[in-house]
Amino acid sequence: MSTPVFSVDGLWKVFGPKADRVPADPELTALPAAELRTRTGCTAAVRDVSFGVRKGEVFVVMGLSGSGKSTLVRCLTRLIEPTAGTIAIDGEDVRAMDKARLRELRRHRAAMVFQHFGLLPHRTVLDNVAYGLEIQGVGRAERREKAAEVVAKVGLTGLEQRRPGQLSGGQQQRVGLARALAVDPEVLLFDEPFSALDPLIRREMQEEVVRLHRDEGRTMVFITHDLNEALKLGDRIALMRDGRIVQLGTPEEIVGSPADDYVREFVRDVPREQVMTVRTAMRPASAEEAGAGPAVAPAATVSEAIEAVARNGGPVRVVDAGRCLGVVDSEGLLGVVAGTAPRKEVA
Ligand SMILES: Nc1ncnc2c1ncn2[C@@H]1O[C@H](COP(=O)(O)OP(=O)(O)OP(=O)(O)O)[C@@H](O)[C@H]1O
Repeated sequence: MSTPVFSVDGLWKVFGPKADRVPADPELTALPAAELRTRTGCTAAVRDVSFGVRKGEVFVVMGLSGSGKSTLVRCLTRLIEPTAGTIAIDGEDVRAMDKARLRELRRHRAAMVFQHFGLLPHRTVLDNVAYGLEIQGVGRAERREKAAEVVAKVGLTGLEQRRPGQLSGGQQQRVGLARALAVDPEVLLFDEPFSALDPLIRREMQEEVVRLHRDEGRTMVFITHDLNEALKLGDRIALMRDGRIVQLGTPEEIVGSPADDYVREFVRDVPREQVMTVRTAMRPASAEEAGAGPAVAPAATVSEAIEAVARNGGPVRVVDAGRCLGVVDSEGLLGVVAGTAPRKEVA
């Protein structure tokens, strides 16, 4: 597998007096959060976290309020200084970067889209979008041309001359997104960008992110406390609790094989048929079944397969590149919906 874009190893962020001593002292690291606070006055917002963000994936950091999501993602570009551990972007040590290199990292390589847009109120939409390019010293004509292109990409055509105050929340968020995209960063970091939006606009923005990702394949790190958003957007999800990653996996892994009771409780109400794929419901095909008949792809959801089985009135093949991997029938599909153990994977 290719080198991760971001590699994080043994990362700690401790707030408070003499924070450095906490990660280095096994007695302190073993303390629960409340006791650590009483004993040392310190909060360990991120505790010994390791992961890699793969090129082209949407990596979601999810957890309840206070679990450490924002601190973790801010540490990636040292908007917050880590206390211990290593962070690399494309193999380059982020903690060793000087000020100029860091500025370049934040402006060009890993741009952040914030919840509160951070738009300049007296500037037009176009100038707000061009702002990042302006700081980079790109000439006026070139930055206006690039800004116009990105404005169109996020669906704001016709609103170029408005000021932020004349836009809806969703439109303002699109401007924030366009501004981050204009500098063409290798990675886009999203800090709960949609949590202030009403549900319909929020869904629209989520679809926008999915579309942008599909069209461009840009690497994205997305913070959210909303499980449905995480499941919808994430190729992989890091689920955080008290500063630690309690499980890192695909939506299907997290919903289908929760790592512990906390995760199990977290995903309890998820409609499994919309997340689990037919691989978990499959059984081996008999020679007769394997030969012909309607088929679904291995990435099809259980929900899609239920439709196919209902239409066919019997088992449906799971076919990948012309090869029959197995079949799904109503019994197997119902087992997944009911949450009984998935069948052992075949092939
Ligand atoms: N500057 C700070 N000083 C002291 N403690 C802090 C500071 N910033 C964050 N914390 C603490 O670190 C922990 C993690 O906070 P963080 O903001 O990263 O969580 P979060 O998961 O992003 O929460 P939310 O979803 O509410 O934004 C919390 O206990 C918080 O109180």
